[in-house]
Amino acid sequence: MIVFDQVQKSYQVGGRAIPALHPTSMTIETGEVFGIVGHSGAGKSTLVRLINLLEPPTGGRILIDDENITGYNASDLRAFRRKVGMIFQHFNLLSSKTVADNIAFPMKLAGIYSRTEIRDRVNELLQRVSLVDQANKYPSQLSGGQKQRVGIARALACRPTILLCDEATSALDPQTTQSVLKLLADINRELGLTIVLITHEMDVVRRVCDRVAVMDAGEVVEMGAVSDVFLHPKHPTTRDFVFESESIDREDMQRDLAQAPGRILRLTFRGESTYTPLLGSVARESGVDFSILSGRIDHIKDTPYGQLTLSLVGGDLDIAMNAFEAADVHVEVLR
Ligand SMILES: Nc1ncnc2c1ncn2[C@@H]1O[C@H](COP(=O)(O)OP(=O)(O)OP(=O)(O)O)[C@@H](O)[C@H]1O
Repeated sequence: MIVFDQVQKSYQVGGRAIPALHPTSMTIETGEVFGIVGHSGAGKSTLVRLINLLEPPTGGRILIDDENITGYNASDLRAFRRKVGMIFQHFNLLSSKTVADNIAFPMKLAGIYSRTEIRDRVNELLQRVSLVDQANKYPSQLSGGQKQRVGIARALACRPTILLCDEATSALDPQTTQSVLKLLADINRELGLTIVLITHEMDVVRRVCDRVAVMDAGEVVEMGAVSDVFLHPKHPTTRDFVFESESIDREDMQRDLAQAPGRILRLTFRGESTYTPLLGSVARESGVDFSILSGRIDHIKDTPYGQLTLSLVGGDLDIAMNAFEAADVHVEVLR
């Protein structure tokens, strides 16, 4: 478990302290995939670099499994850093070393593993990231997705309990992004590793994260289960991220809604209710006529969800709303 207790960070620039993270308290549970989403400069990298003490906090305490890491001396810190792996947007591989040597590098650097241990671990990791055939290639001979797989294998070499991912898929195309996210999800499930993942894309959060913190100007402005934050965003920054990920143009949407007659509702179906054929029966029961203004069906991690925006005229709206709610559908009145 990672606990931030009133942690803050300022950078000294030209003799002045510029705040990058305002006092923040939060808990990341062991074994979860925790997303941190925010625009450029929001403080995401700062927050993540505090977890492995690449940056020391200027205030507050960081506890990992009940130990205050902010009090570590140099030797504690070396041992601690082996427990925290990190992967980067631009992979940060050593260009003069082969894939196998890149993966072995942190184990050699640690100086506590035998040659056999290193060889066996590298082979095991090559298999895990499906790069057995590429072991003797150099980074320049690999695709972006393969480079990130090497990055992941290298980050796992010393058997960390926490994996930090700093925009790990931002340099990859959508298909490669999907395969790297699937690999991270498998690693999380099979190894029980805690993953903290920074991204500026809500879509990445939706696919792999259990919980998410939304950052804006050095503050966590919203935090919770991805399904809650994604389907019912409260803070304007969160709403922007969700609209962006759904490719919704707000002005277009407002124009469309202005032209539609009657009341406008947004229905959110989650889990089993996503597939329930509800609209026809509700229309019959309530006498309400409806037209569909927009709709989508997708997944949050492994859970299906659907969202429908409807314009409703005539009939008894209360009966319709009660019927939706009785079927476990969340109803939001937009107008
Ligand atoms: N080493 C540093 N020295 C001075 N200021 C810094 C330093 N690192 C970050 N900052 C500043 O702190 C703020 C937060 O930066 P940070 O890199 O944490 O944001 P971010 O959300 O990760 O942005 P990005 O997505 O662009 O990486 C920014 O205003 C940035 O300019």
